[in-house]
Amino acid sequence: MPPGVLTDLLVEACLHLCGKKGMDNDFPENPHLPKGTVLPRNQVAGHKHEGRSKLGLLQHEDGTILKASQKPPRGTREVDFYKQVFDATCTDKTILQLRSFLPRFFGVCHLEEYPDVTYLKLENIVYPFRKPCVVDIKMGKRTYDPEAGPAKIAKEVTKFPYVEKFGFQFTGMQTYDPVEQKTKFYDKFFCRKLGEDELLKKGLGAFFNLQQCLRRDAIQVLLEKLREIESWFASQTMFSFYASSLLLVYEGDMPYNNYLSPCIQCHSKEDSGCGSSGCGSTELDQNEDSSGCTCESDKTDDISSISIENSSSVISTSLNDIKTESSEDLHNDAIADVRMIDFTHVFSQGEIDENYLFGLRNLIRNLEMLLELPS
Ligand SMILES: O=P(O)(O)O[C@@H]1[C@@H](OP(=O)(O)O)[C@H](OP(=O)(O)O)[C@H](O)[C@H](OP(=O)(O)O)[C@H]1OP(=O)(O)O
Ligand SMILES: Nc1ncnc2c1ncn2[C@@H]1O[C@H](COP(=O)(O)OP(=O)(O)O)[C@@H](O)[C@H]1O
Repeated sequence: MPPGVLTDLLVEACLHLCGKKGMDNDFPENPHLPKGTVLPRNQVAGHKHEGRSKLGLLQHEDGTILKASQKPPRGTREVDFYKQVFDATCTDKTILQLRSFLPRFFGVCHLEEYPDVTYLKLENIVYPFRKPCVVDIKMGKRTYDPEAGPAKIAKEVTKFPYVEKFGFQFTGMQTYDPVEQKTKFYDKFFCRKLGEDELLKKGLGAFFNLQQCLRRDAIQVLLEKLREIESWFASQTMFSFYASSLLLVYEGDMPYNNYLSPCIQCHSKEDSGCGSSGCGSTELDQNEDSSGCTCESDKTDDISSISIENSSSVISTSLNDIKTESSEDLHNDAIADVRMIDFTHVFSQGEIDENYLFGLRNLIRNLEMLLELPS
């Protein structure tokens, strides 16, 4: 197949998968961003795009996420990892299963404005959700890799003192309050300050709307998916993941009679045990900000401004996956999703990744504990 055809197919696939139709009318213009991109609406952590000197994540007008590859060796490690996992010639069961836990990978690309920068083109996990509640949870007791020097180790260790005990840490989140109809943002500074006894109620609890009406439905869906990931980790010895995250998303905007109604009842009862106000924390209120939603970009139909490297094996896999899916399916009744992201520190150590597994099991235990709280 000639490379040009492959490129068209890939773009077509991305548009199909990401429901470009639905995005055409609200794709805002911003002369400061690369053509055909906006700032992702729901990025809760990580490197944010601030221009040439600080590259981060962008959202392409076809809906996919473009992640700027960081400087080597971190960036190259992540690109190589995605290429390995999404290699269509791969028949390894461990890798095939892992693929389903990751955002789909559509190859790497370059933007006209930054031709020397490699971008990973990824499925946007948050896209199917109308009012996404999103949390980035960095996994592992130890978030520095085997090649880290003393300065990096010190930096990581002081960042979140309880990580050794919990095996996971929040790095940023946003929640949607269905009563106030507002999205609330919690930045990394808030997350790092969560004490040992606050993690369950102020961290996970705030995320799952414990104060008003615990989102048991979302927790149950996520638990199921997390147990699948756990069982993969329990047997695989191929990869060790340091400083990698789980991105948990659930729909904050549920149909009135399904979710909002009981929440409002609960909200108005002082003795309901659910609390009479929202998060009730000034700190949280201070974190409210609309910047995550201010997405501007050049409006353009010229998707040729993005050049996709020819990586046929990656593409054919994606196309196969897409065949069964229509863009309508993407804005369906998805309740929740979780994917593994951020692979800048993946190593092959030939052993069970106890570091990650410990955190994952503890996260699962904490979610189960949330479900056990009286409603
Ligand atoms: O790039 P920076 O300066 O924002 O630092 C990154 C950290 O941001 P911070 O400033 O601590 O909030 C960043 O921390 P968070 O993930 O935001 O907690 C990471 O530690 C990142 O290291 P790595 O990519 O995981 O190896 C850090 O990258 P390095 O300092 O290791 O390059
Ligand atoms: N595939 C994706 N879909 C949707 N959002 C994503 C995706 N990948 C990353 N993000 C958003 O970007 C943030 C940072 O991503 P990450 O890969 O950890 O970048 P970094 O290497 O800069 O830390 C995540 O917390 C999440 O909000």
